[in-house]
Amino acid sequence: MSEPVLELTGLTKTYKPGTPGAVQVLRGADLSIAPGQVVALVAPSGAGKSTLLHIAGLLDLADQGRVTICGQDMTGKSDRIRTAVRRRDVGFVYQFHHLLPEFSAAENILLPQLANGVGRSAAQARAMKLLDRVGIANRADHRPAALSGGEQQRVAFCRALANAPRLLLADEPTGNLDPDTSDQVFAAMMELVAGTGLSALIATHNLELAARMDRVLRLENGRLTEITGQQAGAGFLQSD
Ligand SMILES: Nc1ncnc2c1ncn2[C@@H]1O[C@H](COP(=O)(O)OP(=O)(O)OP(=O)(O)O)[C@@H](O)[C@H]1O
Repeated sequence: MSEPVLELTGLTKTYKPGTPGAVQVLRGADLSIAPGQVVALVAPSGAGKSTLLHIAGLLDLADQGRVTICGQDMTGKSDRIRTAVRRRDVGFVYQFHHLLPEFSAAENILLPQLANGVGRSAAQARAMKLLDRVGIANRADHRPAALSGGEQQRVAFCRALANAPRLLLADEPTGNLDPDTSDQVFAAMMELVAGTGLSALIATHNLELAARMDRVLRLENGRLTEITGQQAGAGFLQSD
């Protein structure tokens, strides 16, 4: 079997440890995501989805446990190495697009490539290709304020994939959108991911979208459990 793109082993995380306000969020969370898998992360509000994604994406540190990205154990690695691995291998999308307002859609996708040493014309070509794949090449010159919410999130997905990462982490990427737009943006995202071998971990409260991904993981009481088959169609829909 090919090497997992993301492996989390025994992650624990407590905020404000040793104080009366201590919050024990992760209590031994494990997961393994194979190349090309798109995995949904569902959980009750406040269960720790963002915490888990931040640790998986090397934006935060667990108290204990191991994060392995593309076979590289990140335990004890310097900030410099963590940043380099994050820039090379991981793309992020959040609930709010966080696009740079003074730059066009294409420029927002171009800039991370320039920062990674890609030449301008190759970066421009990739930006246009990505925008085309999500159906908004004709909005390339628009600034974020001149785009709809769904278009802004499509650009955010393109930006996350600008440097062809191995892993996409998304935190409620369609959470701000109405149901129809959410559906369309999800389809656009799947279009971007299809055939690229990219792996994704996508936190969502939208259980219908979750059921359309390859696997569904539920985070509860600080641990992850796999929800499969019939449960994915019915059980977890009822229990959330
Ligand atoms: N920096 C922090 N300091 C203290 N507590 C925190 C901090 N960050 C998060 N928490 C707490 O940890 C818990 C998990 O937070 P997290 O944001 O990871 O949950 P979530 O599942 O993403 O929530 P939601 O679905 O509502 O966005 C919450 O109870 C939250 O209040």
